Amino acid sequence: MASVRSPTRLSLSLGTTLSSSRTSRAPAIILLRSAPRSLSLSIKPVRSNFKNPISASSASSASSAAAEMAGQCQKKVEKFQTAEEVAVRLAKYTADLSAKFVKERGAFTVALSGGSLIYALRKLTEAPYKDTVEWGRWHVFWVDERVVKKDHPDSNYKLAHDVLLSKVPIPPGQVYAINDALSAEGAAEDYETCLKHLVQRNVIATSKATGFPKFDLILLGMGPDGHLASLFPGHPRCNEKTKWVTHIEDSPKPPPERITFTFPVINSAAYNAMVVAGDNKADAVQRALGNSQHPDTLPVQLLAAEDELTWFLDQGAASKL
Ligand SMILES: O=C1O[C@H](COP(=O)(O)O)[C@@H](O)[C@H](O)[C@H]1O
Repeated sequence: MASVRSPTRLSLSLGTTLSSSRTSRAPAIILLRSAPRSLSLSIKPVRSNFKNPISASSASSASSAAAEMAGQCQKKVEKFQTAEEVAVRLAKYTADLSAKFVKERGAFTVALSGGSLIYALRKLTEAPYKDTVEWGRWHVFWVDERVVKKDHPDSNYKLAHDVLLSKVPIPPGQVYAINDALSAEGAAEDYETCLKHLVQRNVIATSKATGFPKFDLILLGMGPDGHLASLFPGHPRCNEKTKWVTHIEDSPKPPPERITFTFPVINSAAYNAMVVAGDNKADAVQRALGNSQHPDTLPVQLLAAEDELTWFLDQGAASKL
């Protein structure tokens, strides 16, 4: 446990990837022990050259482009002792970005995952955020969704509704759930059409770098297998380079039918937050951020962002870094 009470967050600017420098990582871990409330590592800036294939004639495979983006992306790693501390930090991080984008563009477009990420957002429903966040400017999307009815226990919409959305005053017309009357393929097409209309109206921004929609913030979780959204290890949908939203019917994690944003859309977000808790995810975190030499690329290793990618880890998730 922490012997230092100060809540000070320690920032280290490595100027390189975590995996490229054992000597840079070592003091970070020592400092973590002596100033353990949280640790922030900042990893080198970036510019993406991944273009929407619609506008780029020489696009290579999406996964190699995504891997290149991930390698160049500015990443921060914030490490906390407990999942509770992660939740406190995540609420402030999200509220600060909401204020920034509402000021800059009059709206805040945020895409949610399902699973543990939603519980990590619970502090947003408490003071001061419940009353200070401009909820009326929020536009809420799902980075992935299970193709089930909205009141089904597996529904990502239901989870977000129960934990967050029912407790804050976001206008119902700005909460974009999937059409649960459609097949997986139909729901993915319908959701992409919905996004295109909102891009036309400039509710959702467009990435100048890629031509894909640029969400202000995408909030992500990761499975122990290194999947994010509904992009699973070895699945061909990880290579999608044209569609904004795609579907799967063979998810290795139930339920099998899902829709998901594709990597070009996820990696075009201004800010991506990857929120991970628990030592059952430490191996995948190590593969993504550590010095792993494993030959197979996990989906989470392809994650990038246009402006900034931040990993929020509890002690268990960070235990192999
Ligand atoms: O199936 C899913 O799993 C991932 C990870 O969930 P977690 O509970 O292990 O954090 C989630 O991010 C995704 O949205 C969801 O559909």
